[in-house]
Amino acid sequence: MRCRRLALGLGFCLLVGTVLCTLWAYADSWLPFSYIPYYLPCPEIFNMKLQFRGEKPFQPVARSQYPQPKLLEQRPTELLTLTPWLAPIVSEGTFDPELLRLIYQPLNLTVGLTVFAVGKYLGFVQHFLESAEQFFMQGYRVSYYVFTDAPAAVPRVPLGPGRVLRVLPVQSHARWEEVSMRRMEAISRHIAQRAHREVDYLFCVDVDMVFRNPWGPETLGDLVAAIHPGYYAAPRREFPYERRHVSTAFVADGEGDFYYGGAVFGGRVDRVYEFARGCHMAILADKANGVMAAWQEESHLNRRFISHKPTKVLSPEYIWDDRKPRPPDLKLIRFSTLDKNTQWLRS
Ligand SMILES: CC(=O)N[C@H]1[C@@H](OP(=O)(O)OP(=O)(O)OC[C@H]2O[C@@H](n3ccc(=O)[nH]c3=O)[C@H](O)[C@@H]2O)O[C@H](CO)[C@H](O)[C@@H]1O
Ligand SMILES: [Mn+2]
Repeated sequence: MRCRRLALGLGFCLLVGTVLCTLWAYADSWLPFSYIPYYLPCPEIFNMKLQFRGEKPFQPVARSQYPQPKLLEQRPTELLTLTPWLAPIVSEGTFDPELLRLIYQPLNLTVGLTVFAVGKYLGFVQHFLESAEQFFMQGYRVSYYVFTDAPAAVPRVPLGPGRVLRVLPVQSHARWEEVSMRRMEAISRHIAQRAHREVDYLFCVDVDMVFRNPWGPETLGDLVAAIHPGYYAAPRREFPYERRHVSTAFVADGEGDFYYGGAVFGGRVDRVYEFARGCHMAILADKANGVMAAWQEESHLNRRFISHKPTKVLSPEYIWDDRKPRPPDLKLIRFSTLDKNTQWLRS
């Protein structure tokens, strides 16, 4: 009798267990998103949960004709094309734009572009947007996010089909360094609150720049950095990393890959969120210690890219500086800093 009861009990437990497991597996596969938990005692942003949109299925390339890739052919560019951690370094000649178009256009992607235009920097917006309309992700859906302290003054530039402009109010700060550094906070907050639902990829760039040549799907990657035009030929001991131990952006001699520009970074929206949030946390830690890194958020960005390597690196074609002549190694300039009156802007 006891044996029978035990067997019945065991059988019942097994049945309930199987039903629960099946229910769990069913619910898991039907949940539309997953959550990343955060346990940090920081401002609200650290408790925000990010909803991930499901991965888009990869579509095979439609019937297409393009040159055969040749293992033994001469190098298409004198620049390095692959990092030691096997991330491609993108420059003219390393990719076939037509082939990339065939691969990426059917994916129906939306690409976001954030810029900050606080105070006098509002004056750059018109030229920036007009050039982006001409060259940035042509043929794709684009969301421009302009963060400004004067929303009503943002010029309404005519936009192509599938392209939208969203103006987001931000606070102004007396010091330009503060405006520049606060970008990491505003970007991560904006992704968590809104952008993760609106875009697949997001690039975050300076506004005092213009597009001069096409910037297309060759730039899309999980986490994307751009090599600073001032240091692409310099040995790493000369990189202007933060060298004081007291800062969380500290980089030791002998560390570092490339010196990346703070004016361009991006990637898949969830990866950009993680990245910007990490930089913001490091900036907050420095603030608590009364420290400002040598090149503000650029120092933190560089520190983080050493431990969180970019999966794609853009050559200085994508972050040039009008104050420098184009060197013969660079075949074209796609995005460049204007020759601006820095003293007046920051006064
Ligand atoms: C050549 C050089 O010196 N580069 C440094 C300088 O870049 P930049 O001289 O390019 O910095 P910047 O003056 O363009 O400021 C960065 C961006 O912040 C925004 N902004 C800044 C101030 C302001 O009052 N309003 C406003 O909207 C705007 O989008 C601007 O493009 O400073 C950065 C600090 O973050 C980095 O350290 C760069 O390495
Ligand atoms: Mn700039």
